[in-house]
Amino acid sequence: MDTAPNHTNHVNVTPGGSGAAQAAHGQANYALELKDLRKRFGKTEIIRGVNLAVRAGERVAIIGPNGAGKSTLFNLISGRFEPTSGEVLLNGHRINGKRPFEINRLGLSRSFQITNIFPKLSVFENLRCGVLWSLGYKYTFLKFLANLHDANARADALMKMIRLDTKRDVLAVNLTYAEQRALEIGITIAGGANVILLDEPTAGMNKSETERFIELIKEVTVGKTLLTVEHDMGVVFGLADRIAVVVYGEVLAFDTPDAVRANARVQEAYLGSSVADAQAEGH
Ligand SMILES: Nc1ncnc2c1ncn2[C@@H]1O[C@H](COP(=O)(O)OP(=O)(O)OP(=O)(O)O)[C@@H](O)[C@H]1O
Repeated sequence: MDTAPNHTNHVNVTPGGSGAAQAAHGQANYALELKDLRKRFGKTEIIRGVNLAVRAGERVAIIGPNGAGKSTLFNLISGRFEPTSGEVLLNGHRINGKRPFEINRLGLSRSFQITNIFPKLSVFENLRCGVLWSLGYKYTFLKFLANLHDANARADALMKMIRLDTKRDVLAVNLTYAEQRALEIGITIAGGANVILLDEPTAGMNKSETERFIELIKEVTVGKTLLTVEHDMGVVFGLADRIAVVVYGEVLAFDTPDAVRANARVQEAYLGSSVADAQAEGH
């Protein structure tokens, strides 16, 4: 559990608009907090009392063996699953029990790998959809028209950030895999959420694509809070300020990469061979 009483990181204004105000009042020390979070499927408790406090602006990687509960944690945070007990706080507000779209509008955005992408829409159109949807104008045509100009400008800016401006009118289906993943990140950040969840963002990429992509993720999430679920230790150590090691539904360690690497319990439970592999690959 993090014990840092305060931090100076900037909290972005979210579509919900509450982050900056809370920071100003000193109420929200953390962008995301999990408090004694538990999830049971039938008789089996899969998440077994997780406590985690993520500072605003921090990049956190969640690692752990297969079946440890990493995806379940993401599903609890993003509202896909409701916890059996415990709390999830976003910018100091309790969000468990809320639906995924409500949580999204409160400033948390999750990538679903490439499934957020509309394959038959262009890069620009995909990004504009992301901007408009997150603002809640999906079904309000007059508002849609009024805000189209702003949405176009925001989509253009996002396109440059993710380096797809030369592919503006290319249909998403015709992009390379790495470009589709970049577009996915663009859509994920389109609404200005200040907490971003990425599920194995570099999965399926080769080494040089992965290295470029880590840099891209760092750039586009500056000032935001980032949580990733990750198996690739090169990505973990290249991206994360802190690492949460989840083993059998519990957080075994939550610390800096160096401290996690040196943690004997983590070595024993999980990390030994993975770190050795990553070091052998030159990470
Ligand atoms: N909807 C569900 N119903 C029942 N059991 C589930 C459900 N979702 C996950 N589980 C179980 O919870 C456990 C943790 O699964 P989870 O997918 O969260 O692990 P993970 O750490 O993300 O694994 P991996 O690294 O393999 O993706 C597994 O035993 C899984 O079978």
